[in-house]
Amino acid sequence: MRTIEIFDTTLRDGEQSPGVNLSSKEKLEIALQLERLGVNRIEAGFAAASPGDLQSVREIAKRVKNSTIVSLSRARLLDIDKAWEALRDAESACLHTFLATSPIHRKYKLNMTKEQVIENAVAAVKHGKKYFDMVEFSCEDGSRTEIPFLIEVVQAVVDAGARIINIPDTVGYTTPAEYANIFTQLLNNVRGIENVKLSCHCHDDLGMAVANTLAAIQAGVTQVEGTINGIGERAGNAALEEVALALDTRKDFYQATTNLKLEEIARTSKLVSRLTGMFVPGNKAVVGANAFAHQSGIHQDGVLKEVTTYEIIRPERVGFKSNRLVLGKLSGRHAFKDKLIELGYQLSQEELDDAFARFKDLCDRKKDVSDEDIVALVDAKLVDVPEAYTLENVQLSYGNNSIPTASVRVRTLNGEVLEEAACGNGSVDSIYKAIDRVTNEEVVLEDYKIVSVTHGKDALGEVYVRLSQGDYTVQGRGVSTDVLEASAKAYLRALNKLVARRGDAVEVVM
Ligand SMILES: CC(=O)SCCNC(=O)CCNC(=O)[C@H](O)C(C)(C)COP(=O)(O)OP(=O)(O)OC[C@H]1O[C@@H](n2cnc3c(N)ncnc32)[C@H](O)[C@@H]1OP(=O)(O)O
Ligand SMILES: CC(C)C(=O)C(=O)O
Repeated sequence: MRTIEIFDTTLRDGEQSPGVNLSSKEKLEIALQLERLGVNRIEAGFAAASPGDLQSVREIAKRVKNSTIVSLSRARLLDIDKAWEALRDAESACLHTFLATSPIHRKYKLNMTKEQVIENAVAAVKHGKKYFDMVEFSCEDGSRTEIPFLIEVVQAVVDAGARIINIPDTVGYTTPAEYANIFTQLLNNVRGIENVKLSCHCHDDLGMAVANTLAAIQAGVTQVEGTINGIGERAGNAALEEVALALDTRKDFYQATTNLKLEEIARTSKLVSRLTGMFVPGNKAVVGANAFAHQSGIHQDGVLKEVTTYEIIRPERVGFKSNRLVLGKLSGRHAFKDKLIELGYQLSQEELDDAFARFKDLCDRKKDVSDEDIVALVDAKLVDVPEAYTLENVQLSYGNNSIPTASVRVRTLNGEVLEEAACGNGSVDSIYKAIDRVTNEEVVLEDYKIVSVTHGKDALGEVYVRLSQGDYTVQGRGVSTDVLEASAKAYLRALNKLVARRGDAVEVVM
């Protein structure tokens, strides 16, 4: 089994994502997490880009001990001097210098002949070797470079002392077979190539960054460059978590592994997403919110019977707590029953069939069916809660410069009408305080959720509350076009359940 080394460039190529601008503190936080993840090399930035970049590379180099810290630099002596200035205190440092080799870049961008490209590349590597033991040279746009010329350049920089040779697919243009062939050609034609690490660096313009990376591994590279969540210039880079999981899941095929602590992947992905502001799409492989969620009945049934029917990666493997069965209109009885058991119900077949029919009906009307919906749906049938208190009226006085005051009138089971008023920190708080007074109950509001059932300005507001009192926890739901009325109804509904549960006022009919 080969071990593939991981070169993370989230802080350099990842920061080249339009709109991303990380502070030094944020970069350090990500670098420390990358170290925990176990990446071999962290490209911390481009020291010559700005004094701020130099400073943050220097800071990371001082703090990170278990990963090699890398700075990118053009094939220019002054850039390389800056990289050394940033990295001189690192426990382990590497210079990454690059020069484009393709005909398009030579002609239009660099205005250099082939000879000048080789001359500058060699000069950069030799200058870098004065400071660094480890120098990586990248043939920018290598995948669009004539292969014989690529061999010439690589031979020259290997002879000059480069220890890592990277052939980037800078514009995400290559295909897996074509990219693999480049490495095969280098392995067959460059003298001394066996003494250097061969590296790949893929962009995702055609959606093939991970496939190309895996093809390069098959062809013999020993280092993979990429970013967390696949962020990076334009369409981004190869997503390292995807590469690592492909190797881990298909060890049988690739016969290669990494030293990453895979269970740190979820945490790293969330951190990078939060600090860069680049949200991870739900359907993103390995780290998307839906990567371990099952929505349809046939899949849910399969997963409940044997998880490997539809899951090739266990969520725990990458640091997620568990998979999710998402209940909705495509779910079947098996998943519904499983959810009811999780919520503490044990229904007869007849009750289950009845609840399932009502659940399907609800799914047709409501996009997201929550656990609270299911509890309400089942309770409505199973628990006939007597109305110890019925809401007769709720009135609120509210002004942006005054304390909200609510008055509440309720009718008890024996027909008595009670009324109380209270002030609160907000409208809902004042209503709940007035209800506490009028019912003489002391409860803790554990949860309050408000959702709109329908759309538009006249949408129905739905409020869920969870109350506790000693050992009892109850939920209540209230619906109205007015969210304050829905809030009052939900609270009273929960209180009625509490009274029924305690059994002190009325008999509970189950
Ligand atoms: C494929 C990649 O992702 S490469 C990395 C890309 N990342 C970045 O560019 C981020 C950091 N860059 C920067 O801050 C700036 O571009 C700097 C500081 C490096 C340079 O800024 P400036 O001196 O103003 O030059 P500018 O960026 O406009 O142009 C690039 C110059 O470098 C040259 N150049 C480009 N790549 C290289 C290279 N690898 N080696 C030597 N020269 C290069 C260009 O030909 C151009 O030269 P010219 O001014 O003689 O025409
Ligand atoms: C500097 C190199 C490695 C690069 O980022 C690219 O070619 O995409």
